[in-house]
Amino acid sequence: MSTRTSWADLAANSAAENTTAGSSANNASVGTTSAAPARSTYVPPHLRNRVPSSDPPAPPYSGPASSNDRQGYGGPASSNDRQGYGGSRWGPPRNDYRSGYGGGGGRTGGWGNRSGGWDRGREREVNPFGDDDDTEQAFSEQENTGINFDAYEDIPVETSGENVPPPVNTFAEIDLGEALNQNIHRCKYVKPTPVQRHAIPISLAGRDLMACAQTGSGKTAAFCFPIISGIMKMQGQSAQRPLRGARTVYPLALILSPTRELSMQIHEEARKFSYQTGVKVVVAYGGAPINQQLRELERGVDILVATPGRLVDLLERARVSLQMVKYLALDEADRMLDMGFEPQIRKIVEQNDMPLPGARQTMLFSATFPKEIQRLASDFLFNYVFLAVGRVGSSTDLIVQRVEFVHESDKRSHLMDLLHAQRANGVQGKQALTLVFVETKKGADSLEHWLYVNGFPSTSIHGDRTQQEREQALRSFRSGNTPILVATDVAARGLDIPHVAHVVNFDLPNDIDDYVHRIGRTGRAGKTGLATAFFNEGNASLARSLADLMQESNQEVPAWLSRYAVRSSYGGRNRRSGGGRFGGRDFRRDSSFSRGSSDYYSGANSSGGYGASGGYGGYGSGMTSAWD
Ligand SMILES: Nc1ncnc2c1ncn2[C@@H]1O[C@H](COP(=O)(O)OP(=O)(O)OP(=O)(O)O)[C@@H](O)[C@H]1O
Repeated sequence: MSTRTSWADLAANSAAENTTAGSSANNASVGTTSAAPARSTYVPPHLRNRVPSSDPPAPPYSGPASSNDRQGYGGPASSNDRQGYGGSRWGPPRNDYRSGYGGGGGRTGGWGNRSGGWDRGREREVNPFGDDDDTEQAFSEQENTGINFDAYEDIPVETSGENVPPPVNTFAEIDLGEALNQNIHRCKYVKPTPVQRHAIPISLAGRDLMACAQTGSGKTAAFCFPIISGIMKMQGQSAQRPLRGARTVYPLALILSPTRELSMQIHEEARKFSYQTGVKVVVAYGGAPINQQLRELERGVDILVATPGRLVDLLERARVSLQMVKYLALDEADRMLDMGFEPQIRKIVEQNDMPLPGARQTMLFSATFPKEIQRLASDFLFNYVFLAVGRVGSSTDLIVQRVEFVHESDKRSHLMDLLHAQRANGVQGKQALTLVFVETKKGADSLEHWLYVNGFPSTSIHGDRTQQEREQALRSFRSGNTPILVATDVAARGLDIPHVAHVVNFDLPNDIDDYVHRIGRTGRAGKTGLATAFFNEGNASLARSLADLMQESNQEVPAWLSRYAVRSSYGGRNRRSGGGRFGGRDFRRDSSFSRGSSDYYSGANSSGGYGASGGYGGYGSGMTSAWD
């Protein structure tokens, strides 16, 4: 985006560009797994071509409530019209408020309760896209039809490692298997995004991978496709899963992510990608009743998506064994290996029965990868390829970043001004979805309340809310019923909410990587977005890294911020050395890294203009471990 207009215009443009809300947003909603009727007994992949099981059918599934009761956009925003938006704790009770986890949906179809082998069950698998009766129609309602691939044309890519498999240009060039190809088609993924072009062949070749690619660029599919395809290929093989205890399950793949909501989202995505492939995906995360997750696991699992805390619990109860894991993926890997999560990850990966690096395939993905974390992460990897997919070419940056100097005491009225102007520019009377990040849980509650009493329908998500409230808040935001979401960093990473037009950093984070992830909630999958940050003296330590990041992305850096940046450059630890890189570079190529083999990693390839230096120099503090 080359011309700068007012932020309100930008938000309105972005909203207009993103406006296909309604049913598609609803379809993509987090945590709305539809209830399914009783399923036939799970048959693991290696037994699926054998005689049908004669075990009794599993008990009926009582999953979360169906999404049928969701409301669309609640109508024009007006202070008198709060009820239309609902979702706020401060307003009257919503009529779509879920009654908990036990609510059954009205969906028909599913795995069926007829006896028979896997394939018969598979034919009756619940369609994760919606209406079982009209699969193509349901698939066609998804997003992704308008991805702007031109935005990715000049993206700089760098790989390093031994014998890096070459990238592909189309999905057709890769042998992912017929069923998976069909799902890719149904998802309307016409061609692979840059990270997919590179990462999928690397993973299909059996290589470990550390991949760094910008927010919203399709990393989820980049690790899901090779895993699903690999498990599909294993289905014909005869390897037996061991019988440790009748109730222990043996997933073939483990995908870990730092937050419950992100795990749910990955689960939803993976279910779509594995529809009718025979690959079973299960999710386990904290804050939700474990018994239901145990029941789901007992029905069988090929891919387990989990948050670390809940997985440790399951391992300690001996309900999950990692002995058969062939694929380990860490999404938001730098977050997973920072000081908050690292002990849990080591426990899971190193102190249980998971196969060692080399015997399993490990994939680490994030938009940011500080060098210190890369060093730690290398413990988990074997002869890996490092892949850095830089941010979208400088002249086509998708997220317009603005930084405004706002004193602490003026923040609320400033936010109000932004929201009023945005409302005035709203598309078809609808307020663009706005995500407001604050530092503390208390701050989130109080800002949400203040917004509400001032006529702005809002909700919030943070660690002090119950899981049910968190999920409801996300649903309400995603659907547009509550177009403002006040959030702590619990919503900073990974969440893919299609119509977020504006991210406001009401409180800036202490760490520049957190800023990168936060603003990445907008401007996804080739769409444009706007990010506004309120900066004041309290954020001086971030000035340098923020100015560097904005400059790298061809954003206007205000003169006053540059002055702060100069002042804070001396001795600040939260800065990026070198500049010029979005995702970072392979730490193995630094002279300080030595493993006695100077040319081992010399096979680096780069395209699109990466220089020889750069990367994130500092790993800032400010990491918390409140997520599970
Ligand atoms: N090949 C493709 N064609 C079209 N859309 C795609 C393609 N791959 C992914 N997408 C869409 O792009 C959006 C962003 O993908 P995803 O959530 O995987 O991004 P991400 O890189 O993991 O982001 P983050 O760093 O924020 O976690 C999703 O809505 C996804 O469906």
